[in-house]
Amino acid sequence: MAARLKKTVVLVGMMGAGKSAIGTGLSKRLGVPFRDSDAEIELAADRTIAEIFERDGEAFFRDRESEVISRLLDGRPAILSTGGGAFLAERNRRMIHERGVSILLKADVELLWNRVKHKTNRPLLRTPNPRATLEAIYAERAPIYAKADLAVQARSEYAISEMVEQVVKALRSRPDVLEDC
Ligand SMILES: Nc1ncnc2c1ncn2[C@@H]1O[C@H](COP(=O)(O)OP(=O)(O)OP(=O)(O)O)[C@@H](O)[C@H]1O
Ligand SMILES: O=C(O)C1=C[C@@H](O)[C@@H](O)[C@H](O)C1
Ligand SMILES: [Mg+2]
Repeated sequence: MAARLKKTVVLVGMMGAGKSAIGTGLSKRLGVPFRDSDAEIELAADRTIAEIFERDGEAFFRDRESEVISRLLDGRPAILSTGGGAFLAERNRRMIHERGVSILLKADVELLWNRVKHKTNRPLLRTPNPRATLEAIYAERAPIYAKADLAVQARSEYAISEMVEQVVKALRSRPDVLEDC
């Protein structure tokens, strides 16, 4: 069924939860633009996130992240995939809640680890025991992610297209966000 998006949908959750992958599919499904805060930061800085963390530090990255999210929330309704740490800052949570709607992609540590273990582009996991680091970050962040307006559970057996449909279903529970037409 056709639907009209009235507010920007902000995907939040751990690295590897599928924010970028599901966000891309969701934007096609709803016929709205897709934005990714990590990608926008890299574009503006002309450097990778790993390079930004290395040269300028995490605090600098977090400031750029807030600026980018604010700018993207000003635009027409879209799908905005955020970096895994974006929802931790109160300032970001506030502007997302006021100007858009947040949806958490929940996934257990096993699934996340299977998705991120072969990649080296996540600076926070460049530690001697990245699996233990992922578990620690997960435990620390879970109560904060739980503040999202909506949530959908990711499972290894769900394809990206199935996850997209789950998200659409969750958004339909909010007529102020997604209107049938
Ligand atoms: N439902 C799914 N089925 C199969 N593969 C998936 C699914 N969701 C995500 N993936 C794959 O898992 C990997 C991690 O997903 P993705 O990059 O979208 O995570 P992310 O939440 O954006 O992470 P980050 O916070 O680090 O940007 C990608 O290779 C993606 O294609
Ligand atoms: O979980 C995090 O804090 C991060 C996740 C990535 O999306 C990037 O935003 C960066 O690597 C930090
Ligand atoms: Mg991503």
